[in-house]
Amino acid sequence: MTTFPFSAIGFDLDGTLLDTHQDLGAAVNHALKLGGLKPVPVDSSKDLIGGGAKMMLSRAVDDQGGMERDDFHALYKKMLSYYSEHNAVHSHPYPGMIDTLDELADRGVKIAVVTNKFESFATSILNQLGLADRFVTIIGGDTMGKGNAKPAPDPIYEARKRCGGGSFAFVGDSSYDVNAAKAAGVPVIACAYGYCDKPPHELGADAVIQTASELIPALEALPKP
Ligand SMILES: O=C(O)COP(=O)(O)O
Ligand SMILES: [Mg+2]
Repeated sequence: MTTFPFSAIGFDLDGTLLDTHQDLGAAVNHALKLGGLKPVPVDSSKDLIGGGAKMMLSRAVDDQGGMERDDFHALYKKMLSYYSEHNAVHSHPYPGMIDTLDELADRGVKIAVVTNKFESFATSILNQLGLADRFVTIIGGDTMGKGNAKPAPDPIYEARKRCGGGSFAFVGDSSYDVNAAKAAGVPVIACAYGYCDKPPHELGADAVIQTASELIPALEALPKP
């Protein structure tokens, strides 16, 4: 019997568990180049991430004046195809994250991924990094059907259900995460080290952490569920 206040924790992927921006940025730049557009500086690709792959590319294309719908769709397909082959080249867990996941496992806490990436990409990356087996489930932006990605609460409800119910908290880096968790009625921790689309303290999370090693104390300090 665990004394930990939560029986399961849901994790966002990009900007929370893993630093994926270099691989995502390379995929966007591959598509932009094919479309005759300028590349995005790798660091700025962090500002495009959060709402899934299509939004990431459309933000980059719109910044350069936009393009016809069919042309955009063709580039989007090419970006996905590139990313499917190059999604774990530079991507890696944030410092302290593996130790944190180990400690949660030692305490008997179940963990799940809830990302706006396609489920297949998330599973592929986590498999390549040898991490997939740690998670009870990996829920992607497409898992719950159209219109049911974060900030909708459905993927969080589903993650909690697949973890066997019980007390659940969520960890993420963007307003998609915080709003989904709030809509699902679960406490949420924001990661200031991620790709926050607002200043971290303005996301509306119950707590903000600066590094992954602060996560467990932050979860323990939340009001009792
Ligand atoms: O791929 C994205 O844009 C977002 O992915 P995330 O939900 O894991 O942050
Ligand atoms: Mg994220």
